[in-house]
Amino acid sequence: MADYDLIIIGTGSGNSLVTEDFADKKVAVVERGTFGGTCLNVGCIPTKMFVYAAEVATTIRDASRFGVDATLDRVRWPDIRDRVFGRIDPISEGGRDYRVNGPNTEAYLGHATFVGEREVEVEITSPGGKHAVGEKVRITGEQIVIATGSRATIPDVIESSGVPFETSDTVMRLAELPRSMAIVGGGVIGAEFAHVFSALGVQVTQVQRGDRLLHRLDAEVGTLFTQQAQQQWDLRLNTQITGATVTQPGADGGGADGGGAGVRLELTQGDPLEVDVVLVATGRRPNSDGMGLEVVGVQTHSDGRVVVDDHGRATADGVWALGDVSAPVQLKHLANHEARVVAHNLVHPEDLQSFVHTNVPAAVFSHPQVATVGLTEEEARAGGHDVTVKMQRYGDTAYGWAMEDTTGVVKLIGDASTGLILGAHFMGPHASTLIQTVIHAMSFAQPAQQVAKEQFWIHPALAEVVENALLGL
Ligand SMILES: Cc1cc2nc3c(=O)[nH]c(=O)nc-3n(C[C@H](O)[C@H](O)[C@H](O)COP(=O)(O)OP(=O)(O)OC[C@H]3O[C@@H](n4cnc5c(N)ncnc54)[C@H](O)[C@@H]3O)c2cc1C
Ligand SMILES: NC(=O)c1ccc[n+]([C@@H]2O[C@H](COP(=O)([O-])OP(=O)(O)OC[C@H]3O[C@@H](n4cnc5c(N)ncnc54)[C@H](O)[C@@H]3O)[C@@H](O)[C@H]2O)c1
Repeated sequence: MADYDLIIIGTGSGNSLVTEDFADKKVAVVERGTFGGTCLNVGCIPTKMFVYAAEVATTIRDASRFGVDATLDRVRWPDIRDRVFGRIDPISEGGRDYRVNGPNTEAYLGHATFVGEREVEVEITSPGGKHAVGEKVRITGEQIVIATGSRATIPDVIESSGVPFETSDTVMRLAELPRSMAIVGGGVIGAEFAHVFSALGVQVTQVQRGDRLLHRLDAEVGTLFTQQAQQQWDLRLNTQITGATVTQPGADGGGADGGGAGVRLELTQGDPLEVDVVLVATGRRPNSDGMGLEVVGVQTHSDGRVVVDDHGRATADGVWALGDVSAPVQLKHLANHEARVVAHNLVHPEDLQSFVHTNVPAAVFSHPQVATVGLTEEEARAGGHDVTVKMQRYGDTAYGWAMEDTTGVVKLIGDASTGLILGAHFMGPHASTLIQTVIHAMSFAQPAQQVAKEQFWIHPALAEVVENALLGL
Protein backbone atom coordinates (compact mmCIF):
# COMPACT_ATOMS: atom_id res chain seq x y z
CA MET A 1 0.00 0.00 0.00
CA ALA A 2 1.25 3.51 -0.86
CA ASP A 3 2.31 5.88 1.91
CA TYR A 4 -0.03 8.53 0.56
CA ASP A 5 -3.21 8.73 -1.45
CA LEU A 6 -1.85 11.82 -3.13
CA ILE A 7 1.57 13.46 -3.50
CA ILE A 8 1.57 17.07 -4.76
CA ILE A 9 4.89 18.44 -6.00
CA GLY A 10 4.79 22.25 -5.90
CA THR A 11 2.70 24.51 -3.70
CA GLY A 12 1.57 27.21 -6.14
CA SER A 13 -1.74 26.17 -7.66
CA GLY A 14 -0.87 22.63 -6.54
CA ASN A 15 -1.55 23.63 -2.94
CA SER A 16 -5.23 24.17 -3.77
CA LEU A 17 -5.68 20.52 -4.77
CA VAL A 18 -6.28 19.51 -1.16
CA THR A 19 -10.06 19.92 -1.28
CA GLU A 20 -12.66 18.50 1.11
CA ASP A 21 -12.63 15.33 -1.00
CA PHE A 22 -9.27 14.56 0.63
CA ALA A 23 -10.45 15.14 4.20
CA ASP A 24 -10.17 11.44 5.09
CA LYS A 25 -7.17 10.74 2.88
CA LYS A 26 -3.41 11.11 3.35
CA VAL A 27 -1.73 13.84 1.32
CA ALA A 28 1.97 14.74 1.01
CA VAL A 29 2.89 18.21 -0.20
CA VAL A 30 6.44 18.74 -1.48
CA GLU A 31 7.99 22.20 -1.86
CA ARG A 32 11.65 23.05 -2.47
CA GLY A 33 11.28 26.81 -2.50
CA THR A 34 9.10 29.39 -0.86
CA PHE A 35 5.73 28.00 0.14
CA GLY A 36 2.88 29.26 -2.07
CA GLY A 37 4.80 29.34 -5.35
CA THR A 38 5.51 32.06 -7.89
CA CYS A 39 2.31 34.10 -7.98
CA LEU A 40 2.17 34.79 -4.26
CA ASN A 41 5.87 35.21 -3.54
CA VAL A 42 7.61 36.56 -6.64
CA GLY A 43 4.95 36.92 -9.34
CA CYS A 44 1.50 38.37 -9.86
CA ILE A 45 0.80 39.65 -6.38
CA PRO A 46 3.99 41.48 -5.39
CA THR A 47 4.49 42.88 -8.90
CA LYS A 48 1.03 44.39 -8.92
CA MET A 49 1.60 45.91 -5.49
CA PHE A 50 4.76 47.58 -6.85
CA VAL A 51 2.85 48.63 -9.99
CA TYR A 52 0.25 50.33 -7.81
CA ALA A 53 2.96 52.42 -6.11
CA ALA A 54 4.35 53.26 -9.55
CA GLU A 55 0.88 54.38 -10.67
CA VAL A 56 0.65 56.70 -7.67
CA ALA A 57 4.00 58.27 -8.61
CA THR A 58 2.90 58.64 -12.24
CA THR A 59 -0.38 60.26 -11.22
CA ILE A 60 1.47 62.84 -9.14
CA ARG A 61 3.82 63.66 -12.02
CA ASP A 62 0.86 64.04 -14.40
CA ALA A 63 -1.32 66.05 -12.04
CA SER A 64 -0.72 69.47 -13.59
CA ARG A 65 -2.63 68.42 -16.72
CA PHE A 66 -5.72 68.71 -14.54
CA GLY A 67 -4.81 72.06 -13.04
CA VAL A 68 -3.47 70.44 -9.88
CA ASP A 69 0.19 71.27 -9.34
CA ALA A 70 2.10 68.66 -7.36
CA THR A 71 5.64 67.46 -7.11
CA LEU A 72 6.97 64.04 -6.26
CA ASP A 73 9.21 64.75 -3.28
CA ARG A 74 10.74 61.37 -2.61
CA VAL A 75 10.32 57.68 -3.23
CA ARG A 76 11.00 55.56 -0.14
CA TRP A 77 11.93 52.26 -1.77
CA PRO A 78 12.48 50.34 1.48
CA ASP A 79 8.96 51.33 2.60
CA ILE A 80 7.44 50.36 -0.75
CA ARG A 81 9.25 47.02 -0.65
CA ASP A 82 8.42 46.32 2.98
CA ARG A 83 4.73 47.16 2.50
CA VAL A 84 4.61 44.42 -0.15
CA PHE A 85 6.58 41.70 1.58
CA GLY A 86 5.29 42.58 5.04
CA ARG A 87 1.94 41.40 3.75
CA ILE A 88 3.05 38.50 1.58
CA ASP A 89 5.72 36.74 3.64
CA PRO A 90 3.40 35.95 6.58
CA ILE A 91 0.85 34.43 4.17
CA SER A 92 3.50 32.11 2.78
CA GLU A 93 4.73 31.14 6.24
CA GLY A 94 1.18 30.54 7.46
CA GLY A 95 0.46 28.33 4.45
CA ARG A 96 3.57 26.27 5.08
CA ASP A 97 2.81 25.81 8.78
CA TYR A 98 -0.75 24.79 7.97
CA ARG A 99 0.48 22.03 5.70
CA VAL A 100 3.26 20.94 8.07
CA ASN A 101 0.81 20.63 10.97
CA GLY A 102 -2.41 20.04 8.98
CA PRO A 103 -4.81 17.25 9.92
CA ASN A 104 -4.34 15.02 6.88
CA THR A 105 -1.34 16.59 5.15
CA GLU A 106 2.38 16.29 5.61
CA ALA A 107 4.78 18.82 4.10
CA TYR A 108 8.20 17.80 2.79
CA LEU A 109 10.32 20.92 2.37
CA GLY A 110 12.70 19.85 -0.35
CA HIS A 111 13.32 18.87 -3.96
CA ALA A 112 11.31 15.96 -5.36
CA THR A 113 12.69 13.48 -7.87
CA PHE A 114 10.90 10.47 -9.31
CA VAL A 115 12.82 7.29 -8.45
CA GLY A 116 10.28 4.64 -9.43
CA GLU A 117 6.68 4.03 -10.36
CA ARG A 118 4.58 6.28 -8.09
CA GLU A 119 7.66 6.80 -5.93
CA VAL A 120 9.41 10.06 -5.18
CA GLU A 121 12.56 10.91 -3.27
CA VAL A 122 12.62 14.23 -1.47
CA GLU A 123 15.93 15.82 -0.56
CA ILE A 124 15.09 18.14 2.30
CA THR A 125 16.42 21.65 1.62
CA SER A 126 14.58 23.83 4.16
CA PRO A 127 13.99 23.64 7.90
CA GLY A 128 10.49 24.00 9.32
CA GLY A 129 9.16 20.56 8.41
CA LYS A 130 9.43 17.23 10.20
CA HIS A 131 12.68 16.23 8.50
CA ALA A 132 16.22 17.59 8.83
CA VAL A 133 17.89 19.51 6.03
CA GLY A 134 19.98 17.14 3.92
CA GLU A 135 17.84 14.10 4.72
CA LYS A 136 16.56 12.06 1.77
CA VAL A 137 13.06 10.66 2.23
CA ARG A 138 11.31 8.24 -0.12
CA ILE A 139 7.54 8.31 -0.32
CA THR A 140 4.98 6.58 -2.52
CA GLY A 141 1.64 7.88 -3.69
CA GLU A 142 -1.41 6.34 -5.38
CA GLN A 143 -1.53 9.51 -7.44
CA ILE A 144 1.15 12.15 -7.98
CA VAL A 145 0.58 15.67 -9.31
CA ILE A 146 3.44 17.62 -10.88
CA ALA A 147 2.73 21.31 -10.27
CA THR A 148 6.31 22.53 -10.31
CA GLY A 149 5.83 25.75 -12.28
CA SER A 150 8.52 27.50 -14.30
CA ARG A 151 11.68 29.55 -13.80
CA ALA A 152 13.46 32.43 -15.51
CA THR A 153 15.75 31.57 -18.40
CA ILE A 154 19.07 33.44 -18.63
CA PRO A 155 20.72 34.08 -22.03
CA ASP A 156 24.14 32.46 -22.18
CA VAL A 157 25.86 35.76 -22.99
CA ILE A 158 24.90 37.01 -19.54
CA GLU A 159 25.11 33.80 -17.54
CA SER A 160 28.54 32.79 -18.85
CA SER A 161 29.97 36.30 -18.37
CA GLY A 162 29.73 35.97 -14.60
CA VAL A 163 28.28 39.47 -14.12
CA PRO A 164 25.74 39.96 -11.36
CA PHE A 165 22.15 40.13 -12.55
CA GLU A 166 18.64 40.11 -11.14
CA THR A 167 15.53 38.23 -12.21
CA SER A 168 11.93 38.82 -11.21
CA ASP A 169 12.66 36.51 -8.25
CA THR A 170 15.18 38.92 -6.75
CA VAL A 171 14.70 42.43 -8.13
CA MET A 172 11.77 43.30 -5.88
CA ARG A 173 13.92 42.74 -2.81
CA LEU A 174 16.81 45.06 -3.76
CA ALA A 175 18.25 46.80 -0.71
CA GLU A 176 18.02 50.19 -2.38
CA LEU A 177 16.68 51.67 -5.55
CA PRO A 178 19.48 51.70 -8.16
CA ARG A 179 20.20 54.82 -10.19
CA SER A 180 20.13 52.92 -13.47
CA MET A 181 18.86 49.58 -14.69
CA ALA A 182 19.06 47.63 -17.95
CA ILE A 183 16.10 45.35 -18.57
CA VAL A 184 16.87 42.58 -21.04
CA GLY A 185 13.74 41.29 -22.78
CA GLY A 186 10.68 43.00 -24.22
CA GLY A 187 7.94 40.72 -22.92
CA VAL A 188 5.45 40.96 -20.10
CA ILE A 189 7.88 40.98 -17.18
CA GLY A 190 10.12 43.53 -18.89
CA ALA A 191 7.17 45.83 -19.63
CA GLU A 192 5.86 45.70 -16.07
CA PHE A 193 9.21 46.29 -14.37
CA ALA A 194 10.22 49.02 -16.83
CA HIS A 195 7.10 50.88 -15.70
CA VAL A 196 7.70 50.21 -12.01
CA PHE A 197 11.34 51.27 -11.92
CA SER A 198 11.10 54.20 -14.34
CA ALA A 199 8.08 55.60 -12.49
CA LEU A 200 10.00 55.32 -9.22
CA GLY A 201 12.85 57.35 -10.67
CA VAL A 202 15.33 54.77 -11.96
CA GLN A 203 16.94 55.47 -15.32
CA VAL A 204 15.68 52.43 -17.22
CA THR A 205 16.97 51.13 -20.55
CA GLN A 206 15.08 48.19 -22.02
CA VAL A 207 16.79 46.06 -24.64
CA GLN A 208 14.53 44.14 -26.98
CA ARG A 209 15.78 41.97 -29.83
CA GLY A 210 12.55 42.37 -31.85
CA ASP A 211 11.09 45.50 -33.44
CA ARG A 212 8.37 46.04 -30.82
CA LEU A 213 7.47 45.11 -27.26
CA LEU A 214 4.92 42.45 -26.29
CA HIS A 215 5.40 40.53 -29.52
CA ARG A 216 2.48 38.16 -28.89
CA LEU A 217 -0.01 41.04 -28.86
CA ASP A 218 -2.12 42.15 -31.80
CA ALA A 219 0.50 43.97 -33.93
CA GLU A 220 -1.36 47.28 -34.09
CA VAL A 221 -1.90 47.48 -30.33
CA GLY A 222 1.63 46.20 -29.66
CA THR A 223 3.02 49.00 -31.85
CA LEU A 224 0.93 51.59 -30.01
CA PHE A 225 2.18 50.24 -26.69
CA THR A 226 5.78 50.36 -27.89
CA GLN A 227 5.35 54.02 -28.87
CA GLN A 228 4.01 54.80 -25.39
CA ALA A 229 6.91 52.96 -23.75
CA GLN A 230 9.45 54.92 -25.83
CA GLN A 231 8.15 58.13 -24.31
CA GLN A 232 8.71 56.87 -20.77
CA TRP A 233 12.02 55.00 -20.78
CA ASP A 234 14.96 54.38 -23.08
CA LEU A 235 14.05 51.54 -25.41
CA ARG A 236 16.58 49.82 -27.66
CA LEU A 237 14.70 47.83 -30.29
CA ASN A 238 16.24 45.33 -32.71
CA THR A 239 19.15 45.09 -30.30
CA GLN A 240 20.87 42.17 -28.63
CA ILE A 241 23.46 41.87 -25.89
CA THR A 242 26.83 40.65 -27.21
CA GLY A 243 28.92 40.90 -24.04
CA ALA A 244 28.75 41.76 -20.36
CA THR A 245 31.50 42.82 -17.95
CA VAL A 246 31.69 44.17 -14.43
CA THR A 247 32.65 47.85 -14.21
CA GLN A 248 34.49 49.30 -11.25
CA PRO A 249 32.78 51.95 -9.17
CA GLY A 250 33.61 55.51 -10.20
CA ALA A 251 34.39 58.39 -7.88
CA ASP A 252 30.71 58.84 -7.13
CA GLY A 253 30.20 55.14 -6.59
CA GLY A 254 27.84 52.93 -8.55
CA GLY A 255 25.84 49.78 -8.13
CA ALA A 256 22.58 49.30 -6.33
CA ASP A 257 24.00 50.30 -2.97
CA GLY A 258 25.57 53.44 -4.36
CA GLY A 259 29.08 52.19 -3.81
CA GLY A 260 29.42 48.88 -5.60
CA ALA A 261 30.38 47.86 -9.09
CA GLY A 262 28.08 48.15 -12.08
CA VAL A 263 27.70 46.21 -15.32
CA ARG A 264 28.64 47.16 -18.87
CA LEU A 265 26.60 45.58 -21.64
CA GLU A 266 27.86 45.51 -25.23
CA LEU A 267 25.07 45.75 -27.79
CA THR A 268 24.68 44.79 -31.43
CA GLN A 269 24.03 48.46 -32.14
CA GLY A 270 24.43 51.74 -30.28
CA ASP A 271 26.75 52.67 -27.44
CA PRO A 272 27.40 50.11 -24.70
CA LEU A 273 25.24 50.46 -21.60
CA GLU A 274 26.73 51.02 -18.16
CA VAL A 275 24.20 50.40 -15.43
CA ASP A 276 23.98 49.68 -11.73
CA VAL A 277 21.65 46.72 -12.13
CA VAL A 278 20.74 44.27 -14.92
CA LEU A 279 17.31 42.67 -14.84
CA VAL A 280 16.92 39.62 -17.08
CA ALA A 281 13.38 39.02 -18.34
CA THR A 282 13.79 36.77 -21.34
CA GLY A 283 11.11 34.16 -20.71
CA ARG A 284 10.52 31.25 -18.37
CA ARG A 285 10.96 27.49 -18.87
CA PRO A 286 8.96 24.71 -17.23
CA ASN A 287 10.47 23.07 -14.13
CA SER A 288 10.30 19.60 -15.61
CA ASP A 289 14.03 18.90 -15.70
CA GLY A 290 16.13 17.40 -12.92
CA MET A 291 13.25 15.48 -11.41
CA GLY A 292 13.61 12.03 -12.97
CA LEU A 293 10.56 12.21 -15.22
CA GLU A 294 12.31 9.91 -17.71
CA VAL A 295 12.57 7.24 -15.00
CA VAL A 296 8.80 6.81 -14.92
CA GLY A 297 8.00 7.56 -18.58
CA VAL A 298 6.56 11.05 -18.11
CA GLN A 299 7.13 12.67 -21.52
CA THR A 300 7.84 16.33 -22.20
CA HIS A 301 7.44 18.57 -25.26
CA SER A 302 10.56 20.02 -26.91
CA ASP A 303 10.09 23.24 -24.87
CA GLY A 304 10.12 21.25 -21.63
CA ARG A 305 6.37 21.26 -20.90
CA VAL A 306 5.07 18.00 -19.47
CA VAL A 307 2.78 16.25 -21.96
CA VAL A 308 -0.75 15.99 -20.58
CA ASP A 309 -4.11 15.06 -22.07
CA ASP A 310 -7.22 17.26 -21.81
CA HIS A 311 -7.86 15.98 -18.28
CA GLY A 312 -4.35 16.68 -16.94
CA ARG A 313 -3.07 13.10 -17.11
CA ALA A 314 0.65 12.74 -17.89
CA THR A 315 2.04 9.78 -19.82
CA ALA A 316 2.62 7.56 -16.78
CA ASP A 317 -0.17 5.90 -14.77
CA GLY A 318 -1.27 7.87 -11.74
CA VAL A 319 0.76 10.96 -12.69
CA TRP A 320 -0.87 14.32 -13.45
CA ALA A 321 0.45 17.79 -14.26
CA LEU A 322 -0.95 21.31 -14.22
CA GLY A 323 0.04 24.95 -14.41
CA ASP A 324 3.22 26.44 -15.86
CA VAL A 325 5.00 23.08 -16.01
CA SER A 326 2.57 21.80 -18.63
CA ALA A 327 0.17 24.57 -19.73
CA PRO A 328 0.35 26.33 -23.12
CA VAL A 329 0.52 29.75 -21.44
CA GLN A 330 1.96 30.76 -18.09
CA LEU A 331 -0.87 32.51 -16.25
CA LYS A 332 -2.13 32.11 -12.71
CA HIS A 333 -5.82 32.04 -13.59
CA LEU A 334 -5.10 29.22 -16.03
CA ALA A 335 -3.03 27.30 -13.46
CA ASN A 336 -5.88 27.72 -10.97
CA HIS A 337 -8.44 26.50 -13.52
CA GLU A 338 -6.32 23.45 -14.27
CA ALA A 339 -5.95 22.76 -10.55
CA ARG A 340 -9.75 22.80 -10.16
CA VAL A 341 -10.11 20.32 -13.05
CA VAL A 342 -7.39 18.01 -11.72
CA ALA A 343 -8.78 18.21 -8.16
CA HIS A 344 -12.10 16.93 -9.52
CA ASN A 345 -10.53 14.28 -11.76
CA LEU A 346 -8.37 12.83 -8.98
CA VAL A 347 -11.48 11.68 -7.14
CA HIS A 348 -13.90 11.20 -10.07
CA PRO A 349 -12.08 8.93 -12.53
CA GLU A 350 -15.42 7.91 -14.03
CA ASP A 351 -16.47 11.51 -14.72
CA LEU A 352 -13.38 13.33 -15.98
CA GLN A 353 -13.52 17.08 -16.58
CA SER A 354 -11.45 18.76 -19.32
CA PHE A 355 -9.19 21.80 -19.39
CA VAL A 356 -10.58 24.81 -21.24
CA HIS A 357 -7.80 26.57 -23.13
CA THR A 358 -9.90 28.90 -25.29
CA ASN A 359 -10.51 32.59 -24.55
CA VAL A 360 -7.84 32.68 -21.85
CA PRO A 361 -7.38 36.40 -21.16
CA ALA A 362 -4.18 38.11 -20.04
CA ALA A 363 -3.18 41.57 -18.90
CA VAL A 364 0.07 43.48 -18.77
CA PHE A 365 0.17 45.84 -15.81
CA SER A 366 2.47 48.38 -17.38
CA HIS A 367 1.81 52.00 -18.30
CA PRO A 368 -0.43 51.98 -20.18
CA GLN A 369 -2.13 48.81 -19.04
CA VAL A 370 -2.88 46.23 -21.72
CA ALA A 371 -5.47 43.45 -21.70
CA THR A 372 -6.19 40.88 -24.35
CA VAL A 373 -8.42 37.90 -25.09
CA GLY A 374 -8.97 35.75 -28.16
CA LEU A 375 -7.53 36.21 -31.62
CA THR A 376 -5.32 39.02 -32.86
CA GLU A 377 -6.41 40.65 -36.12
CA GLU A 378 -3.62 38.77 -37.91
CA GLU A 379 -4.76 35.42 -36.48
CA ALA A 380 -8.41 36.12 -37.33
CA ARG A 381 -7.56 36.94 -40.95
CA ALA A 382 -5.23 33.94 -41.25
CA GLY A 383 -8.03 31.77 -39.84
CA GLY A 384 -10.32 32.67 -42.75
CA HIS A 385 -12.92 34.53 -40.68
CA ASP A 386 -15.19 37.20 -42.16
CA VAL A 387 -13.22 39.76 -40.17
CA THR A 388 -14.61 43.06 -38.97
CA VAL A 389 -12.61 45.42 -36.75
CA LYS A 390 -13.56 48.33 -34.52
CA MET A 391 -10.98 50.60 -32.90
CA GLN A 392 -12.60 52.78 -30.23
CA ARG A 393 -10.61 55.50 -28.49
CA TYR A 394 -11.07 56.10 -24.76
CA GLY A 395 -10.75 59.80 -25.59
CA ASP A 396 -14.01 59.75 -27.55
CA THR A 397 -16.10 58.97 -24.48
CA ALA A 398 -17.16 61.31 -21.70
CA TYR A 399 -15.05 59.63 -19.04
CA GLY A 400 -12.08 59.69 -21.40
CA TRP A 401 -12.50 63.50 -21.51
CA ALA A 402 -12.50 63.58 -17.72
CA MET A 403 -9.22 61.62 -17.75
CA GLU A 404 -7.73 63.75 -20.55
CA ASP A 405 -6.93 60.44 -22.21
CA THR A 406 -5.32 60.72 -25.62
CA THR A 407 -3.86 57.25 -26.12
CA GLY A 408 -6.25 54.59 -24.77
CA VAL A 409 -7.90 52.24 -27.29
CA VAL A 410 -10.28 49.31 -27.39
CA LYS A 411 -9.79 47.14 -30.44
CA LEU A 412 -12.46 44.53 -31.12
CA ILE A 413 -12.24 41.87 -33.79
CA GLY A 414 -15.47 40.24 -34.84
CA ASP A 415 -16.86 37.81 -37.37
CA ALA A 416 -19.30 39.75 -39.56
CA SER A 417 -21.22 36.64 -40.58
CA THR A 418 -21.99 35.46 -37.02
CA GLY A 419 -21.83 38.72 -35.10
CA LEU A 420 -19.58 37.04 -32.54
CA ILE A 421 -16.46 38.59 -31.04
CA LEU A 422 -13.23 36.83 -31.98
CA GLY A 423 -10.75 38.92 -30.03
CA ALA A 424 -10.34 42.04 -27.93
CA HIS A 425 -7.25 44.11 -27.20
CA PHE A 426 -7.47 46.97 -24.75
CA MET A 427 -4.75 49.51 -23.99
CA GLY A 428 -5.32 52.23 -21.43
CA PRO A 429 -6.41 52.86 -17.84
CA HIS A 430 -8.21 49.93 -16.19
CA ALA A 431 -7.85 47.80 -19.32
CA SER A 432 -7.63 44.61 -17.23
CA THR A 433 -10.97 45.39 -15.58
CA LEU A 434 -12.83 46.83 -18.56
CA ILE A 435 -12.13 43.81 -20.75
CA GLN A 436 -14.09 41.48 -18.46
CA THR A 437 -17.38 42.31 -20.23
CA VAL A 438 -15.89 41.10 -23.50
CA ILE A 439 -14.41 37.97 -21.89
CA HIS A 440 -17.91 37.23 -20.59
CA ALA A 441 -19.49 37.78 -24.01
CA MET A 442 -16.95 35.54 -25.74
CA SER A 443 -17.16 32.80 -23.09
CA PHE A 444 -20.95 32.61 -23.43
CA ALA A 445 -20.97 33.19 -27.22
CA GLN A 446 -23.08 36.32 -26.96
CA PRO A 447 -23.20 38.40 -30.17
CA ALA A 448 -21.59 41.83 -29.89
CA GLN A 449 -24.77 43.74 -30.72
CA GLN A 450 -26.78 41.86 -28.09
CA VAL A 451 -24.20 42.68 -25.42
CA ALA A 452 -24.15 46.32 -26.50
CA LYS A 453 -27.90 46.87 -26.77
CA GLU A 454 -29.66 44.50 -24.38
CA GLN A 455 -28.28 45.88 -21.13
CA PHE A 456 -27.84 49.31 -19.55
CA TRP A 457 -24.40 50.89 -19.49
CA ILE A 458 -23.84 53.32 -16.65
CA HIS A 459 -23.41 56.86 -17.92
CA PRO A 460 -20.84 58.39 -18.05
CA ALA A 461 -18.66 55.52 -16.80
CA LEU A 462 -15.48 54.48 -18.55
CA ALA A 463 -17.26 51.25 -19.57
CA GLU A 464 -18.99 53.30 -22.28
CA VAL A 465 -15.80 52.84 -24.27
CA VAL A 466 -16.66 49.12 -24.41
CA GLU A 467 -20.29 49.84 -25.29
CA ASN A 468 -19.23 52.10 -28.15
CA ALA A 469 -16.68 49.58 -29.40
CA LEU A 470 -19.32 46.82 -29.44
CA LEU A 471 -21.85 49.07 -31.19
CA GLY A 472 -19.29 49.89 -33.85
CA LEU A 473 -18.24 46.33 -34.53
C1 LIG B 1 7.12 38.40 -12.22
C2 LIG B 1 5.89 37.61 -12.58
C3 LIG B 1 4.66 38.23 -12.62
C4 LIG B 1 3.53 37.50 -12.96
N1 LIG B 1 2.34 38.16 -13.01
C5 LIG B 1 1.23 37.48 -13.36
C6 LIG B 1 -0.04 38.12 -13.40
O1 LIG B 1 -0.15 39.33 -13.13
N2 LIG B 1 -1.12 37.40 -13.74
C7 LIG B 1 -1.02 36.07 -14.06
O2 LIG B 1 -2.03 35.46 -14.38
N3 LIG B 1 0.16 35.42 -14.01
C8 LIG B 1 1.29 36.10 -13.68
N4 LIG B 1 2.49 35.44 -13.62
C9 LIG B 1 2.52 34.01 -13.93
C10 LIG B 1 2.07 33.18 -12.71
O3 LIG B 1 2.83 33.57 -11.58
C11 LIG B 1 2.26 31.69 -12.99
O4 LIG B 1 1.57 31.35 -14.18
C12 LIG B 1 1.72 30.84 -11.86
O5 LIG B 1 2.22 31.26 -10.62
C13 LIG B 1 2.07 29.37 -12.10
O6 LIG B 1 1.60 28.59 -11.03
P1 LIG B 1 2.08 27.08 -10.84
O7 LIG B 1 1.31 26.55 -9.70
O8 LIG B 1 2.04 26.38 -12.13
O9 LIG B 1 3.62 27.19 -10.47
P2 LIG B 1 4.35 27.91 -9.25
O10 LIG B 1 3.49 28.88 -8.55
O11 LIG B 1 5.65 28.38 -9.79
O12 LIG B 1 4.61 26.71 -8.21
C14 LIG B 1 5.54 25.73 -8.46
C15 LIG B 1 6.24 25.38 -7.16
O13 LIG B 1 6.90 24.13 -7.33
C16 LIG B 1 8.13 24.16 -6.63
N5 LIG B 1 9.00 23.15 -7.23
C17 LIG B 1 9.49 23.14 -8.48
N6 LIG B 1 10.17 22.00 -8.71
C18 LIG B 1 10.10 21.26 -7.58
C19 LIG B 1 10.60 20.00 -7.19
N7 LIG B 1 11.28 19.21 -8.03
N8 LIG B 1 10.36 19.57 -5.92
C20 LIG B 1 9.66 20.34 -5.05
N9 LIG B 1 9.15 21.53 -5.38
C21 LIG B 1 9.35 21.99 -6.63
C22 LIG B 1 8.62 25.59 -6.80
O14 LIG B 1 9.50 25.96 -5.79
C23 LIG B 1 7.30 26.39 -6.75
O15 LIG B 1 7.03 26.88 -5.45
C24 LIG B 1 3.64 36.13 -13.27
C25 LIG B 1 4.87 35.48 -13.20
C26 LIG B 1 6.00 36.21 -12.86
C27 LIG B 1 7.32 35.52 -12.80
N1 LIG C 1 0.61 40.20 -16.08
C1 LIG C 1 0.83 38.91 -16.33
O1 LIG C 1 -0.07 38.13 -16.58
C2 LIG C 1 2.22 38.39 -16.28
C3 LIG C 1 3.24 39.17 -15.75
C4 LIG C 1 4.52 38.66 -15.77
C5 LIG C 1 4.77 37.39 -16.27
N2 LIG C 1 3.77 36.67 -16.77
C6 LIG C 1 4.04 35.33 -17.37
O2 LIG C 1 5.41 35.05 -17.30
C7 LIG C 1 5.87 34.72 -18.60
C8 LIG C 1 7.31 35.08 -18.73
O3 LIG C 1 7.46 36.50 -18.88
P1 LIG C 1 8.70 37.08 -19.68
O4 LIG C 1 8.48 38.52 -19.85
O5 LIG C 1 9.96 36.60 -19.06
O6 LIG C 1 8.61 36.31 -21.07
P2 LIG C 1 7.97 36.72 -22.47
O7 LIG C 1 7.94 35.49 -23.27
O8 LIG C 1 6.75 37.52 -22.30
O9 LIG C 1 9.07 37.70 -23.09
C9 LIG C 1 10.39 37.30 -23.27
C10 LIG C 1 11.16 38.39 -24.00
O10 LIG C 1 12.54 38.09 -23.98
C11 LIG C 1 13.06 38.14 -25.30
N3 LIG C 1 14.13 37.13 -25.36
C12 LIG C 1 14.00 35.80 -25.24
N4 LIG C 1 15.20 35.21 -25.30
C13 LIG C 1 16.11 36.20 -25.44
C14 LIG C 1 17.52 36.23 -25.55
N5 LIG C 1 18.24 35.11 -25.53
N6 LIG C 1 18.12 37.44 -25.69
C15 LIG C 1 17.38 38.57 -25.71
N7 LIG C 1 16.05 38.60 -25.59
C16 LIG C 1 15.43 37.43 -25.47
C17 LIG C 1 11.87 37.86 -26.19
O11 LIG C 1 12.10 38.42 -27.48
C18 LIG C 1 10.75 38.56 -25.44
O12 LIG C 1 10.73 39.93 -25.73
C19 LIG C 1 4.93 35.47 -19.53
O13 LIG C 1 4.88 34.88 -20.80
C20 LIG C 1 3.62 35.37 -18.82
O14 LIG C 1 2.98 34.19 -19.18
C21 LIG C 1 2.50 37.14 -16.79
